[in-house]
Amino acid sequence: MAEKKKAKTGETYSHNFQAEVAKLLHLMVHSVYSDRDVFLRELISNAADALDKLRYEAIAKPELLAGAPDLAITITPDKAAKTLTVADNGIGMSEQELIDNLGTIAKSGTQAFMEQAKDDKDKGGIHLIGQFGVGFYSSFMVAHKVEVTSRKAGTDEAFAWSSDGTGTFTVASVKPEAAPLRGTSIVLHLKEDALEFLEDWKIEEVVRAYSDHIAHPIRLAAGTETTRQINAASAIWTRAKTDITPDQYKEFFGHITGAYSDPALTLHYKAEGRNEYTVLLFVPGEKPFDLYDPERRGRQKLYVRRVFITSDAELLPPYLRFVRGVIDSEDMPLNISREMLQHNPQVAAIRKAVTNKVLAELKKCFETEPEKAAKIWDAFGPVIKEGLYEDMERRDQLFEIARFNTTKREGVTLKDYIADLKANQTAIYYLTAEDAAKAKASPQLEGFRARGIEVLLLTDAVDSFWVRMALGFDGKPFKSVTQGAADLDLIPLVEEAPKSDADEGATATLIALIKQTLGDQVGDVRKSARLTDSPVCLVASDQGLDRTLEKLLARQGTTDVKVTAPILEINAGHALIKALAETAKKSGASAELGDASGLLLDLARVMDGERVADPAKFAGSVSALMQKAYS
Ligand SMILES: Nc1ncnc2c1ncn2[C@@H]1O[C@H](COP(=O)(O)OP(=O)(O)OP(=O)(O)O)[C@@H](O)[C@H]1O
Repeated sequence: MAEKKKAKTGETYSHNFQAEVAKLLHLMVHSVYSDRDVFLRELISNAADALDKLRYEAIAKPELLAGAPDLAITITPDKAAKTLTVADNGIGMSEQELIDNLGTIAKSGTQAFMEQAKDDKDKGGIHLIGQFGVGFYSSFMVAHKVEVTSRKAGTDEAFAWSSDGTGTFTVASVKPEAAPLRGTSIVLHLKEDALEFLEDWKIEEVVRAYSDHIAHPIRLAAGTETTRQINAASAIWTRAKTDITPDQYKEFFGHITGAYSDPALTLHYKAEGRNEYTVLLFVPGEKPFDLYDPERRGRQKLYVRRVFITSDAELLPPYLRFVRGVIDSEDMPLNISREMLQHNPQVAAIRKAVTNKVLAELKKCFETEPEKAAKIWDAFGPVIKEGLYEDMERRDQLFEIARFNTTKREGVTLKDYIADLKANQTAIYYLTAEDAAKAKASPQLEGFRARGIEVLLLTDAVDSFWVRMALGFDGKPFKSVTQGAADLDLIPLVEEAPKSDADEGATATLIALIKQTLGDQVGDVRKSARLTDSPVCLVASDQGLDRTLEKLLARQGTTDVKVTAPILEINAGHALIKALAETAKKSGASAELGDASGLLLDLARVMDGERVADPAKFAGSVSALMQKAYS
């Protein structure tokens, strides 16, 4: 927890960095990354955020702007002192905020960042810095000491934070005359190998590359009196599409997401009519680290007439949370409070229209650019599929986008699937499993393969949920191949199978005996229509849950899920089953058949990737059998 001490004028308190922050700083201080320019982008980005926050607060309290209504970021290199200062006259930080924000409260994701940075030595993890929100600490890549002086807007107290990036930092109260009128000034005492950041050309190069679009002026101090603006300072989304180069879009995308890659899709348009607003949204080309972090859901920024309002307006549904960017409304009131946004009908109308637009753009891209589509689906498919149960209204739209791997092909749509239905096939068959290899090896698929029936292989956790709720597609219900009766008799085999010479009576006797032996370990024992090669398999009953979902919920500790006993299906045409059936017919119940029944059940479990019920007993039975075979 942050320490609650208050420094009086002239007093200095020392604080320990939180352990996670200290580790992160260690990484920064000892970094050998070549691409250190990013620190400046991060500091400018923080400064711009501070200006945005002030502008928003000043709508209700214009007096906050008193004395310096002109909002700007100023960069001052000082070659003699070997310092680089980045200052803003934004919202500023109180003493407690300095302590919390710059030292004692690690951002969610800090741990994840360090783990990934460790595993990602080649890229140095550097491209992750912005994404993980560890921006400020990147100063220590170039500085051996950092001093932050800040005065919160509307207060007359100012405080100075200082650290060399090892275990501790200090916070002291400073005399108002030694502090900026408002906002934050960050002084970096540069390391000897980072002195190039004192050169005007270097600073301009970095600003042009990463921060040109920042909507506030960025000024470079030349000498003590003069400054000159070094960025375009116009909100990129307000410019005509034809005036924006792909590099400029990429730079803005980098600012919004922290990524250094190209966006996969860029949507830039102006909506006119009842609501007027501009949209600049991106679908990233890579999966961000926090895609599944529930705290970081919607991340689209809402502006009203160029004034930043909030990132929490949920402008898109959670299943499109990977789409990042800006929506700038022309007609919403500027003084709308963040709380009011939730029930604002204009926000609801924008959400609806923009969601449809994003889905339409995805659909268009998926139809015309298969390679890009595969990449996007690979990164975000599991998230988009959440929409299949969260957004029933758009389920059909989502089904048009969704891509599936099947027993026959990769990346097919449901429309493709329907086009390949076999004669008399009335359902869309699927198999849920933990991964593709396990799915493909499932014995339950044999009868479907023998009939040339394509089966969707659903291997994302989310699949088990939507597939139960979706009613079907194009009038065909979804049906699990591991659940219920297989109903395959009406669908012809690809190759005519030799007529079964299984003794019906003997099989029935065997089934009755196995059922008796296994008792309530199984829900039923029956002859299988879905097996052709394997002797046995397990399936779920029609009423219960799919077996994969059942296992998934049990693993998650969902307590109200009752794991139901599975149904054991046997392949009457398999040599092993035929031999057992003969034995059953001749000698009825015997210890040998009892053992075999247990082994058959264990065999089916193993094929499903499960553990056997009693490993010692299983091992005993198998070795007894082997002994018999080899002696
Ligand atoms: N110039 C500044 N003015 C006011 N507050 C600042 C400034 N720089 C940093 N802060 C505060 O310190 C916090 C931590 O900054 P840091 O760069 O480490 O992460 P961040 O910018 O919040 O991360 P993210 O990129 O995820 O938003 C910021 O959220 C902000 O509250």
